[in-house]
Amino acid sequence: MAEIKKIGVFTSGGDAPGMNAAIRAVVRSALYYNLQVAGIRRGYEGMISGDIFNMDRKSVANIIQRGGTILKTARSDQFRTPEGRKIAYEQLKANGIDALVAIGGDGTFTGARIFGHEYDIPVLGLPGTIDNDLLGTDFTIGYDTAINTVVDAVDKIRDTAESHDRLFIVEVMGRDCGLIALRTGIAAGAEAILIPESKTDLNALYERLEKGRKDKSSKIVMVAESGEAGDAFEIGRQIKERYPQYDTRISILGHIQRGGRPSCMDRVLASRIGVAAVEGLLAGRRNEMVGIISNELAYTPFEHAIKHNIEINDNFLKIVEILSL
Ligand SMILES: Nc1ncnc2c1ncn2[C@@H]1O[C@H](COP(=O)(O)OP(=O)(O)O)[C@@H](O)[C@H]1O
Ligand SMILES: O=P(O)(O)OC[C@H]1O[C@](O)(COP(=O)(O)O)[C@@H](O)[C@@H]1O
Ligand SMILES: [Mg+2]
Repeated sequence: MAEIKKIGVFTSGGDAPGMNAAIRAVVRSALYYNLQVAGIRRGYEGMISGDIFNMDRKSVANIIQRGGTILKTARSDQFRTPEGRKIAYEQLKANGIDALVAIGGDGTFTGARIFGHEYDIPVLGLPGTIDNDLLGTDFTIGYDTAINTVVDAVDKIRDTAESHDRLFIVEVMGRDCGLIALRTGIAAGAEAILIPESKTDLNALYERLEKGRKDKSSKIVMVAESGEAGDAFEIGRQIKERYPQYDTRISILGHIQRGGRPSCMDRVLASRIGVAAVEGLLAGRRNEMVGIISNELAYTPFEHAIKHNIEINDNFLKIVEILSL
């Protein structure tokens, strides 16, 4: 195995609060171990176009508290092709990069895995996505900040819902994954939560609404995007049709969930696994995602990390039922 002299770092896919803390951790720990480090802008797009620059300790000063990503991010169709990946590899070689740290989600690691098999370049991944849809880590970078943003927003919605005696359908993000909806629904005291992992039974939702205390002045139904019963507008339409007496409103929280200052938990997670990524590369690891499971560092092969059967704790849904009396 060739000695690593220069690490390339990039962010890819949807941005997530805490990505900057992760970039900082990778850059500073690479320098600590006397390695050179280069930033690659806009993920795989920048790898292909050669948008690559050398970073020093000052390049990452004053960013740990900032949302978004100073390296910018993108979704690259060209990287999905063998031709695009060949150009990417040539650009890395031209810039003297002999190892990579990829900060992103399941898509980014799917690409990294293919790339790592096609070319002799070690790649480690840091889970950066608000969705928390990766195996091999209890939490992804950005999830904690995002769920706190959601809870803050739903608390505000609750104020106006209470004042007007309204029912709100609140839609949160999480492509094919209900983990944002599940936790925030509990934290915000939702009457019901609809997530893609459990069969959406609108009849059960109606029963819950009917059985619920009649003198409740506000009701919140949390809906994860991409559920089988349709989006919040479709569910809202059906509820309005069935319960014309409810004053129903729909709120799609959208991209505010991706922004803002990262929480302390996200900064610490990003810092810990950022250092572990550099140390892992130096120890000869490759094609793995670095995460934390039960407070211990864990390296998980990409193919396992990106598996889409994230287990939902059924007990969480039961808790919502019990507590929504
Ligand atoms: N099958 C694949 N082959 C090669 N590259 C891929 C593949 N799937 C995803 N990628 C790359 O990873 C990028 C980010 O993936 P995406 O799913 O958008 O975000 P995330 O990494 O946050 O899940 C894609 O734009 C693409 O460039
Ligand atoms: O930014 P876009 O293109 O609107 O994408 C929205 C999607 O990105 C996310 O915010 C984050 O997903 P990824 O981290 O996988 O990119 C999803 O929750 C959402 O479905
Ligand atoms: Mg993803």
